[in-house]
Amino acid sequence: MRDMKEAWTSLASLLGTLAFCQTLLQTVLPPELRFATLRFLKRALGFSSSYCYFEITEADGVNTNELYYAVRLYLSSFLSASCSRLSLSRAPNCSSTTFALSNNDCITDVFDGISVQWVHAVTQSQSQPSSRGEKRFFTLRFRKCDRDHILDSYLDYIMDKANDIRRKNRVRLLYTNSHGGWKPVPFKHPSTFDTLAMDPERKRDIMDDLRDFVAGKAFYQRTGRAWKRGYLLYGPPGTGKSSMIAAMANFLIYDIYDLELTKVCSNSELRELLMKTSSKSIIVIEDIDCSADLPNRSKAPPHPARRSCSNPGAPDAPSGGKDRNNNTITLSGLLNFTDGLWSCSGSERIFVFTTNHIDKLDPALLRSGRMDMHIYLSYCSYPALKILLQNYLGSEAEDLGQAAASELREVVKKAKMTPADISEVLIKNRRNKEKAVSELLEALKARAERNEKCGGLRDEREMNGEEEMGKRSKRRGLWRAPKMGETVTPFLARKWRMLKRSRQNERENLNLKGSERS
Ligand SMILES: Nc1ncnc2c1ncn2[C@@H]1O[C@H](COP(=O)(O)OP(=O)(O)OP(=O)(O)O)[C@@H](O)[C@H]1O
Ligand SMILES: [Mg+2]
Repeated sequence: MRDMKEAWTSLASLLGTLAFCQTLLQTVLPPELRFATLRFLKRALGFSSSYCYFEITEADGVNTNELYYAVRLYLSSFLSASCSRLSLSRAPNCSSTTFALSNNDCITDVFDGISVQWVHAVTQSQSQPSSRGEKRFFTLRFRKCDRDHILDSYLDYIMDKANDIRRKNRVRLLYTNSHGGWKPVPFKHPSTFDTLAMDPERKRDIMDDLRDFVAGKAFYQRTGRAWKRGYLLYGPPGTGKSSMIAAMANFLIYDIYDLELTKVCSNSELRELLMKTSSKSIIVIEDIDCSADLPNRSKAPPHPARRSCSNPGAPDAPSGGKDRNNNTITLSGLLNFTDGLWSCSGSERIFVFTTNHIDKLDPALLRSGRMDMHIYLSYCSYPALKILLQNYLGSEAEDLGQAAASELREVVKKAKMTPADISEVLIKNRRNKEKAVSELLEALKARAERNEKCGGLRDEREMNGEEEMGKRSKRRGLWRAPKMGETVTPFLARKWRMLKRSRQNERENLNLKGSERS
């Protein structure tokens, strides 16, 4: 207690002495001499100090200082854990709150073993009335011997980190093409690699591949390759191709450009669309086998239904991929889109094509180097089923009882049901685990039995990705209607209803246009 008292007394006398010296300086010395003396004292103290100081102000003249905002964001990433007094803010189009240092608070950071100190200050500014009369700045303090390393690497590191944080915080977008441009909507698909039902080993391979891609800037530069990667996802409907694209985007924190080829009129429009995409994005073409009739590079005249967008009466583009009038899309145009010189106009981009029928794709699309990874998404296996049980019932397969678990393991192999179909059964009964498992077993057994009866024929059809009802016609989105009395899986039935509705809408639109014209 007495020590405390003494400390306070010493502090009070020190402050008193300082105040006396300041008054003396102000009264004895004329203003010019006073400033010169202060400058001299500051410099003398600076020379004797082993530290150097850098000020990073909010505005650099009339321009805002990017480094100031980068530092603020960077510090906010670890501030919340170490400070008790912080200022909070949330920018427009931002999905999270940003912490910032309060006035005159300081924080220590360590970079490559070097300790640096940051202080944030807000002072009244006479010279900059435009910035609300305040001058905000960070002061960075570190040892003079570390000057080169900090100025060369630390500040670049902060800029990179801040960009990453900005990307993570902002609302991501899903773009679709319309009228030659991209229209964005917020992308909020909840699918992740955790929720994706597939073999864990293959899942790990894909995640590793994506990680390598993101970290591969130097590799792609060194080997002279464009920094992009292509994935071809194929397999029957309802096996998780679209879900995997969403999981990839969520994993990498990328935007998605969902390219609807049927809305693109020409190769040049395709190229323009590509140039309008940003880096760190996934460009998706779903159902590549049926999203457009692409004239083959070597032969195959284009489909008669596919005419020029700009001139519906014009003849089709000549075969051989030579798009003389440049008013249709050809396979060459698509290949240039993914592989040509234009495809490198941005960097860090992923192309994903999906198909139900890999056998219908032109070999040019499949050749090695074009699509770097071919990923087959198949019917639900036991490891995949375990993930679905965890997703929908919140329990491990083993928790459902040894008998049920081993029965599920046996029957799921023979049933060849898609994750989409299994999900439907589980969602329906998610409040009652026992019922969910017994219904699932029933459905799997019924399917396995039917498969056995159908034998080889069904196997063959399934290899081509054909389901009872879901046999697609050549054009995207056209499904064969179920025959009377035909069993239809809930997933396919829903898809059929959706397509029927969209076709009806299309017909109504056409009728409307026709009546307007007449
Ligand atoms: N592998 C999977 N893991 C988790 N859920 C899945 C999986 N596959 C399908 N599903 C579920 O089924 C639904 C449909 O799946 P999705 O749209 O990804 O299938 P798809 O393979 O893209 O089908 P299509 O070929 O018809 O486009 C999803 O909303 C998801 O809930
Ligand atoms: Mg899909």
